[in-house]
Amino acid sequence: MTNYADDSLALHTDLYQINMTKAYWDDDFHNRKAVFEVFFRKLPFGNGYAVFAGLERIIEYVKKFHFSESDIEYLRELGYEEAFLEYLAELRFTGTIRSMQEGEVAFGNVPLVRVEAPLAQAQLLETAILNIVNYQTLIATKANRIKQVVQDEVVMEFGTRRAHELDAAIWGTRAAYIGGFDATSNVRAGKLFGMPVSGTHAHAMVQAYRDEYQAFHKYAESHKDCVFLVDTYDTLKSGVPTAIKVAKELGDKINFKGIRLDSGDMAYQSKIARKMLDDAGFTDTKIIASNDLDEYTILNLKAQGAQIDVWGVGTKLITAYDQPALGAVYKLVSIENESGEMEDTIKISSNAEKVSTPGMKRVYRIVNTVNHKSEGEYIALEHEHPESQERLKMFHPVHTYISKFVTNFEARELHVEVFKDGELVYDTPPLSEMRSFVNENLELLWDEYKRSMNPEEYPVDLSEECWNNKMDLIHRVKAEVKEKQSGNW
Ligand SMILES: Nc1ncnc2c1ncn2[C@@H]1O[C@H](COP(=O)(O)OP(=O)(O)OP(=O)(O)O)[C@@H](O)[C@H]1O
Ligand SMILES: O=P(O)(O)OC[C@H]1O[C@H](OP(=O)(O)OP(=O)(O)O)[C@H](O)[C@@H]1O
Ligand SMILES: O=C(O)c1cccnc1
Repeated sequence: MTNYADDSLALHTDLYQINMTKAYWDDDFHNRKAVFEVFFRKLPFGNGYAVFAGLERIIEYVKKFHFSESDIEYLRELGYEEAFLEYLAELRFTGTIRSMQEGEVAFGNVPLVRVEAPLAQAQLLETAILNIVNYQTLIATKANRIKQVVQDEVVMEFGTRRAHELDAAIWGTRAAYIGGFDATSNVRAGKLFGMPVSGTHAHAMVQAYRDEYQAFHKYAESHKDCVFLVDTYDTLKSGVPTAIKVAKELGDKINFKGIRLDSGDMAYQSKIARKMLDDAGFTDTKIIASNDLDEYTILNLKAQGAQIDVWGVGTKLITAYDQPALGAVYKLVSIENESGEMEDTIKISSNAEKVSTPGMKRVYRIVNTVNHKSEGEYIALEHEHPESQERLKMFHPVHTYISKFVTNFEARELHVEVFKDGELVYDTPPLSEMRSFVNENLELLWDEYKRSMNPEEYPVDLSEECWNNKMDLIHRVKAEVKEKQSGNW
């Protein structure tokens, strides 16, 4: 690998974005105002909601967005012409970005982020924004599923060694913390994000001393707070009795916090180990479990009455093991025409759910002011004011006969302004606030939407004007295609 002192993330994009930008630039089309929206269609893991994460990294990326000298040099090697390279070298983000805040609950077909910028800029940002949102939202959602099962017990993130490389470990563990995890084993994440760090010790230490007694003793001599990993040789015959022996010998010199189980039948072992610890007088000690855990094994272990107080989860969280991609997309919804007016755009598909929703939109959560529960999300065109309506019609955008009228409601806008004409206007809140924000948002949802298995589908509705706009555009595009087919074009 070649190291560049001025490496930037501007080239962290697909070649086709640069090629499209070149074509726009050649045609003097690159500065037309364009609006793109980021959304996913289907919720991951069969969950009833997702937890949005990734904004902090998007902000860093957009703030620093520029092609460095070595980026330009590389593009020169690829054969792009000088005048275009000069244009790229000067390029900075000058647009406006509205986004959900991290920790917001999100649903299919709801815009998560909206980018409004000169076409070339908005196009060049696509790949990195999707890269960030797709991963971080997926991990925050998986983490929240696990936390829903763990509830008030502690769950630690142990996945760095199994993550898809260094960046995924760092940003994944941050996303897990937003989703509800309590601590990380990744020390750099602790330093960078102020997250609590925590950990025990590995089998290597027992193997290195060859014997558990020696290893636990040495560990305890240098760490007052200690948790002993008890499964290297034989959990119940050797590991737990040795941990108890060392703890008794060292007495007040240490804080014997507990033991960690990492293999075998953890329901059975935890029950016996709990009794052994209690009988020895260590009733405050905790039993920590790790080994390929996820929400399903944790739920199952709890159902078996496992005496586990703290859960360590790595691989299955950080790799989003059961669903490796969220599938979020970035779609053009509106573009400036030759006369300087905005014209809405659509992507048609034979699958009704895949037809994009045109127009610059705003996203609201309609909260019933009587029971304080959400009636659903309401997507309206930019100029609409649902909050000023007495009676709001909400209907399913695909099965339009499913509709309801809401009267006592508050329309909470879900996006905040992050960049305004290129200036950052948003202060990223502390991670602790993002974690509480998830819970505040979940409070608004009926339990039927929150269960981890076969949840009810949460309503994501379009305003009548937004829906009519979509239908008009579908008819217009279809008529144009037909006209072209019949040779009148
Ligand atoms: N009582 C239990 N009920 C359901 N699942 C359990 C129970 N105890 C452990 N598990 C899970 O079963 C799986 C056991 O995996 P596996 O058989 O590979 O582990 P092991 O052989 O005990 O340990 P090692 O990691 O050393 O191979 C793990 O995912 C673990 O979390
Ligand atoms: O199973 P996960 O959910 O990914 O949790 C992390 C795993 O990483 C460690 O094992 P590893 O075999 O890497 O090392 P060890 O010898 O320290 O157990 C730890 O003991 C856990 O089993
Ligand atoms: O601290 C631990 O126990 C730990 C850390 C990383 C991976 N597995 C376990």
